[in-house]
Amino acid sequence: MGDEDWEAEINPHMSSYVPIFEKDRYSGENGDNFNRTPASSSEMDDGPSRRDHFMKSGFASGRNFGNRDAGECNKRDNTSTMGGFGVGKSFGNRGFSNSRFEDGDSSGFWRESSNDCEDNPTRNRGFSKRGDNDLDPDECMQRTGGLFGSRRPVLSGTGNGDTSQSRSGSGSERGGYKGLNEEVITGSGKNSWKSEAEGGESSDTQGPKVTYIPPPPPEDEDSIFAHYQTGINFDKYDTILVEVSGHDAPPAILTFEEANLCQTLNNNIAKAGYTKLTPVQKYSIPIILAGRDLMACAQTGSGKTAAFLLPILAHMMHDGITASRFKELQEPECIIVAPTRELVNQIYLEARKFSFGTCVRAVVIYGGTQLGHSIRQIVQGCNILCATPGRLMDIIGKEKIGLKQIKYLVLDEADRMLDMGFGPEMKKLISCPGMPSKEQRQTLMFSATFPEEIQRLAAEFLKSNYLFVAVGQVGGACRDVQQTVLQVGQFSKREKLVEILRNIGDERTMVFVETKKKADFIATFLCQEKISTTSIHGDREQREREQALGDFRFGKCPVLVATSVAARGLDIENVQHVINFDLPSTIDEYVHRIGRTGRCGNTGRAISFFDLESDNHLAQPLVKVLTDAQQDVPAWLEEIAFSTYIPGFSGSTRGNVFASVDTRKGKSTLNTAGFSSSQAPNPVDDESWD
Ligand SMILES: Nc1ncnc2c1ncn2[C@@H]1O[C@H](COP(=O)(O)OP(=O)(O)OP(=O)(O)O)[C@@H](O)[C@H]1O
Repeated sequence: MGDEDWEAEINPHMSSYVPIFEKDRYSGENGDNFNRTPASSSEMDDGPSRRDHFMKSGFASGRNFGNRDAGECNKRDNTSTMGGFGVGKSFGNRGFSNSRFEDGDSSGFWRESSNDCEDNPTRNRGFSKRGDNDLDPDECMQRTGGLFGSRRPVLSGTGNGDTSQSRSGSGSERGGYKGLNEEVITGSGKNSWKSEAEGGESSDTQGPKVTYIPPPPPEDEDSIFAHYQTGINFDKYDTILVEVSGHDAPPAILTFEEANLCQTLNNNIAKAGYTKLTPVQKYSIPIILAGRDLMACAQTGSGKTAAFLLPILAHMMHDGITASRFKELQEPECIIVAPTRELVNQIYLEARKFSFGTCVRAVVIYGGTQLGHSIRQIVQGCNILCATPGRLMDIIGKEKIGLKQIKYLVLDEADRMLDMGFGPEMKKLISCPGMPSKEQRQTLMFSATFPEEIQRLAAEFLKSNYLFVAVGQVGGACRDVQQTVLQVGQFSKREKLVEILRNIGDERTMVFVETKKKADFIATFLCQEKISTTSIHGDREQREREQALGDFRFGKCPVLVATSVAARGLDIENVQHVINFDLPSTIDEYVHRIGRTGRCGNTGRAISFFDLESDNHLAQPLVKVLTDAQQDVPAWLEEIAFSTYIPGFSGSTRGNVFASVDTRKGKSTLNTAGFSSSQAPNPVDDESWD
């Protein structure tokens, strides 16, 4: 196996992922049982009924791409409760169908949590806690070295030791690293992209060949330009303060006309329903048009994708780009990298929309799909390549992509990519043979959060005179999201969740949990409660992930239980509620998660369960985020915030928790986790990304 096994997510362990609910583990000492029927082989069989379901659910027709009027299908179908759920191998077809969670099973379930993390001292110190709970052997391996220097072992010295170490051990044996988000890395990362790529996708992979070919998105113009309406608060964006730092920043533009884009682009903008620029677009578009490098930070759902796509396309059009044709080696002008498959797909759809009617061809490639399919997409022509880091490096290694013509490199959710350990891959990318130096290309980084430390490191990718645009409070939550924090202990969470979901009715809701297993568990539980639910997380096959997203997007399952894999970037119409069943380990992640609602001027609600046993470290940054977003802060939370000692947190709870400035200004501020940068744990160290 090559040093990096980007496809290992779908190795035998992963592709046949079945939530393992060993009776022993889930039988509480107090006698609570967690009865489950072991999955029989027939249950696991991807039989005709399942395939039928795919077809019926519109998956095969590609409906899961693009937007549709939510009103069409935003009905919770209680009669087919298991409908969207049973399709996933992880659920109904794999051992869950006959199982029933008995009364009192919660302690059985939660016992797992406590075994895995509650004793974890790091958690109480406020360090990143994720991963302790979701200890897939693969996840317990560390990516070593890398851009950010040494990483603490995920589990060393934490928790009760037993579980972690044994699992960690098995991870070592397999030499795999899994987690973070979606891509899988093995070995130490030394030039690994190359050897993996040379080794091929499956030739040196022990698992089955990845055969999944995502359905093509609909080609008709209506689907390409389908969009949802901006919300009542869209105009309020104008009042958001914007800070640009760096030298000689070009002035902001106020209208699309001022951008002087070509007619085709203007037509596409109009067809997309854009009439007014959002603040990040007002500032970023002229900066990018002027050829400057940019690090931009703007609130979730405020149009960052168009902020980089439009000026890049404008440049391409202006430069008279030639239509790319079939060639074994394609040399795109632009590469856009993002951390998750779903996000990269979404960016691709936006690129396809804005390049409609031009000769610019956008292509998307991501892990969990057949490598041959990615190659076939590329060789047909490629000007803009949207890719996840792993698949990108594979394709480069296979010499299907040459980098000589790259003029634009975009890192979306850049902080996350670096923070989650893709720094080495990004470094390899920029030092790949043929890749123009940073002086010769334009590099753009976007995110809603940019902790100081990451800012500093990210700057290695940019020219020294890059501009930094901060729209509103960097790392701040979108004010259009009404945030509520409830004190809910582990044992009461499920009951509370059901109560809230019943009150919510048919409104589209994302429920975030901390671990993959819990995502399966909660989704199953909700289905049994007759709340039509699906789930998305990194142990689900890509096909299932896309199915889940489609079922959620089109209202078949109005509840989506997700790990942080869905926290960033996903732009789904009409998500009215986000529920943090488990709070994430960092406040950044919280901001991204709740940003799945309240997008583009629409309003949304976020409810978070705050567990006094495990979430106290978030109290301070949470108070800060709530205050900045002009939300009510519960007195109890403020009290915890004041009384909780966090090393390095010297200010009041209303102090400067965020790196709210361009780090080149030299201010030493606290990062978004509420730690001083030097003390801040890298969330990757401890977390299981999804
Ligand atoms: N100027 C505009 N007018 C109308 N709609 C817009 C405009 N700009 C963006 N949108 C729409 O707003 C939605 C959110 O945009 P986008 O996904 O780019 O946000 P984002 O800032 O990248 O969010 P996140 O931080 O969550 O990734 C999309 O549906 C997009 O099409």
